[in-house]
Amino acid sequence: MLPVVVVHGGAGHIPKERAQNSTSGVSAAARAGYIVLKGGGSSMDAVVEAVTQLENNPSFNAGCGSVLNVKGEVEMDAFVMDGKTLATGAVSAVRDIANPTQLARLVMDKTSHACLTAEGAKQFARSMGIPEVPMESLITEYSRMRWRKNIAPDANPVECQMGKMGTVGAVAVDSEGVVACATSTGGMLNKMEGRVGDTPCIGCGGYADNNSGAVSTTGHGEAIMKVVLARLILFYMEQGQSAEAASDSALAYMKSRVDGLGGVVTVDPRGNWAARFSSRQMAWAAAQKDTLHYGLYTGEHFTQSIDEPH
Ligand SMILES: NC(=O)C[C@H](N)C(=O)O
Repeated sequence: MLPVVVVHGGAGHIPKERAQNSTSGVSAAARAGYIVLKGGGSSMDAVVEAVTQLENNPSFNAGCGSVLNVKGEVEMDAFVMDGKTLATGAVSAVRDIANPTQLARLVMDKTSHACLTAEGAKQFARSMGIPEVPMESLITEYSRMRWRKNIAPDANPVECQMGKMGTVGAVAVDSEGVVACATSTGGMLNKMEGRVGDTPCIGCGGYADNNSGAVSTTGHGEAIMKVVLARLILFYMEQGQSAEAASDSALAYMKSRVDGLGGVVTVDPRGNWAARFSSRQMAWAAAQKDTLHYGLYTGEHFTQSIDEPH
């Protein structure tokens, strides 16, 4: 059963013309994470590698391709957690770097804090020698178009949000049975400047604990924060539910309690895993026992050999 890595490319409604890119993006990221694990890397190495690939892929709402805030600017959040020690690192409202997840990992490894934000995070990135990138290099034609459409007076913000909730994330268990998670996002389309979502908040955008498992979440951040979605799933698992049942129970609770939609990837320390969502779609992929699993719509589950080109 070990090692295993499961990734998601965000819950929401993925337009037909973008579906293929989303599926191939998550598949490539799962494969990349799996190669790290097979090479003896830790689950933390694997989730950071998988999420870095997704941040660099303009099809997703993270890193390059992030949605824009109301001022037309990029502000990104990211989070990592190690299930062995409960070590955690996060950044929020960061702007001029390509890979916020790597910065979150440095917060975990090199500081005594759990989260750095905005200007302080930028200073820290500088001190770690992380190159600054121009904000324009993170903005795609597509995200600019959606920003423009959504500030129009006749915009339907809810529909527009659901059109692209492509936060990215990964969970993994390495050969030692250590679990980890990573999550990265540009947040919600046309959010207020300074809005911090669920992603960098411990227990909301993710959680990892060797005693129960690891989760990375996506969806409506304010709803996710109200139910502390990732920790709620692990609580259900502690009570005896499987990764799949616990994920479904927590998503159903979020829907009924605060009318929130979302999606999750979940693992337990033995390597049982789930990719579940209450939104219309969520691109996901998993790699285990040299097999790649992937899907996009509810109930979809394709498999192929890990070596076969997607
Ligand atoms: N696309 C997403 O998953 C959005 C993210 N959860 C946020 O609210 O910032």
